[in-house]
Amino acid sequence: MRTIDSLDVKGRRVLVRADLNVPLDGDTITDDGRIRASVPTINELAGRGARVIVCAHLGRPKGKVTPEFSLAPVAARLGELLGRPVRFASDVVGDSARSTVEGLAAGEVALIENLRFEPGEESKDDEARGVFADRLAELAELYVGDGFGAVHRKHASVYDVPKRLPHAAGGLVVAEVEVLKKLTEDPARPYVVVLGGAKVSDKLGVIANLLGKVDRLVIGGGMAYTFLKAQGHEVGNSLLQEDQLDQVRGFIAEADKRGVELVLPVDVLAATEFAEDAEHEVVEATAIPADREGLDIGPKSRELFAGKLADAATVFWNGPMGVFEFDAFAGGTRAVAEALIASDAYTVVGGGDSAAAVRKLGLPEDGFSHISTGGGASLEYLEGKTLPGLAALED
Ligand SMILES: Nc1ncnc2c1ncn2[C@@H]1O[C@H](COP(=O)(O)OP(=O)(O)OP(=O)(O)O)[C@@H](O)[C@H]1O
Ligand SMILES: O=C(O)[C@H](O)COP(=O)(O)O
Repeated sequence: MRTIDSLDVKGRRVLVRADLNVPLDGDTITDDGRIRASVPTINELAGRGARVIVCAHLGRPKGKVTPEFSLAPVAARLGELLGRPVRFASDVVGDSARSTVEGLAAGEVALIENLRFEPGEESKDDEARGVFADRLAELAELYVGDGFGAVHRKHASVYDVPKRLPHAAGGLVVAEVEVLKKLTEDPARPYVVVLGGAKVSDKLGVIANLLGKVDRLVIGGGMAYTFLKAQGHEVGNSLLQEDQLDQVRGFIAEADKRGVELVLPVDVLAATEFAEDAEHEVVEATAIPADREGLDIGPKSRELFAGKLADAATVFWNGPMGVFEFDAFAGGTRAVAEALIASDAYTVVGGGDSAAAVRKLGLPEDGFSHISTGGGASLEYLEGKTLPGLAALED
């Protein structure tokens, strides 16, 4: 991949695709890790006299203008972190974006509104995506791909725009790929992957390929309940991907065949509702009452998971073990993070919320070998897949 060193950016309009998909509480950013990670590339380009146009997505507004997913709060925080003003365009490729870009002087930075307010961004139809990509590309003369967390998405801003403009990979993408490449080439064994979080449907998909690469797969968080159900247990109101139960039964059989150890929670914190102060109790993972939902792994599971990490030589962890945003359900995530910090293994944490959890729990970031900004992106990279956003940058 060409790096930004190879681009002559002085005085030119450079579109930077960043991943600024940060957790929000109302319009308060609860963790700005991904914004911080985007700062070096933007600052370098601005410092070299580029007219920098940053674009990114926030949440999943599905092609509709949704005020709660506006990037306006992110623009303010980005400006503070860059130490330079950020002009915010209130649309993506409309009048506001065009006039904001026209008004940019060399060394100035703009952020356009959430890419996913436009249906073309995520469209599965190549032509529809292409039409939107044309309009986005018209804003700029050069393209820099630096949103590592989104490189697994075949979206207009990630995949189609670099086909239309001279392009290069930003420093964040280069650094992330360098670390993850090591894990795909020759990971020290035992190699353990810990999966949790809430994007169950997306992340179940990566398991088939990971089974051929890892020695042990530890599953917690919202991911665990589809496995428990596939084993024939009731999971109450817990997060469940009903339409993937057969697929999961296949994974369980495949893991067994390949000798991959599959570790599931043995107990969970079962709550009456999805709330900070929900009444809850520890129950066996095989006996979740019908009117309860599992919001964290229980104490026996924490001990079990920590034990399964103790002898690992390489660990990749994506996805919190529970709803860590609520203090009462953060214990499982803390236990796994602490086990990683205590281990001598090469440890990589991936994902916006997983990294945010580490920081929220006050754990030392340097306790891990690497904290990646990519969750799904890192997992798909580790599967050995060609990621659309990286392939487009390599062309
Ligand atoms: N048992 C559970 N039930 C419901 N939600 C859960 C449960 N366990 C974890 N979560 C939620 O999962 C979310 C994070 O999941 P997600 O898959 O987005 O991880 P991530 O690390 O951010 O990865 P990515 O970067 O791909 O988004 C958190 O907001 C957390 O509250
Ligand atoms: O949070 C992430 O993993 C990235 O920002 C991609 O978001 P997405 O899963 O909604 O495409």
